Amino acid sequence: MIDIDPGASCLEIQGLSLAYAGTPALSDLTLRVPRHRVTAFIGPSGCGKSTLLRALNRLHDLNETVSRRGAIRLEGQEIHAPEVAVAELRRRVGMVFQTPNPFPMSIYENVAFGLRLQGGLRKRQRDEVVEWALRSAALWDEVKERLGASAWSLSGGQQQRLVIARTLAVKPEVLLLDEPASALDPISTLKIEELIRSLKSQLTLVLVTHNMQQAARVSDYTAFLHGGELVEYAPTDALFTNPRLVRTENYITGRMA
Ligand SMILES: Nc1ncnc2c1ncn2[C@@H]1O[C@H](COP(=O)(O)OP(=O)(O)OP(=O)(O)O)[C@@H](O)[C@H]1O
Repeated sequence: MIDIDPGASCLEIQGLSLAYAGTPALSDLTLRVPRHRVTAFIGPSGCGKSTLLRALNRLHDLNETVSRRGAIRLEGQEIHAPEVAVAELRRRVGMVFQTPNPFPMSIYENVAFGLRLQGGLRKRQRDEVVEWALRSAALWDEVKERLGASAWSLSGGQQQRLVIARTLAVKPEVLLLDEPASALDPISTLKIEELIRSLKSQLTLVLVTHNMQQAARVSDYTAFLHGGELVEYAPTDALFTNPRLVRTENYITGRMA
């Protein structure tokens, strides 16, 4: 198991256990997520990947059946501390889901949405951030002539990049991606993968994926989960070419569903 230098880690998960209505989904997980890198969570269906990802921006808060133990620290601060406002946490830790979910409004307004909520920007400044976010999401050239068109007029892959632009516009430090390309065609998937790689100069990315090739292509570190446990966590090259544990090897070679 690798030990990421605490000074280089953005998120630190320590002894995290989580249960739904008393049924354990995560058991005593400890890992550090390095800053400005892509970390992938892989593992068979039901192993707890999404549960872990969602815990990182407190998406379980509204589920009263969820019980949790352990710590999650963002840049050293416990995210459940009373002084942490959940809306601000979610601005700092953005999330993109499997199915693109643009709001029923124009392309421009989707990206400006969070900025308007925050307030304080003049139109020209807002226009600049919208352009910057769309460029960062590799979508600007495709939409710059039709910013007023409905977001729903975009293809599925474009919609997913729009959702990423919307998330980037409020300048998060971490971007959580839950199977962001699984509903997309191969070309759109490739674009999302290129985008993920390009974004790590700006922020820290955490990716849940079923697709091991995708994890191998885009991530720097990979965590293999099984049955709610963290089995192995290593630099991606090492995990895929030289797994230390038989359970990891069985999974990556397809001998474990
Ligand atoms: N809202 C929920 N209520 C009750 N149990 C849940 C809930 N969400 C997930 N679980 C259970 O927790 C366990 C982990 O699920 P989770 O969705 O985190 O796994 P996963 O690895 O992301 O799976 P998949 O790859 O199929 O999405 C599973 O047994 C699942 O049935």
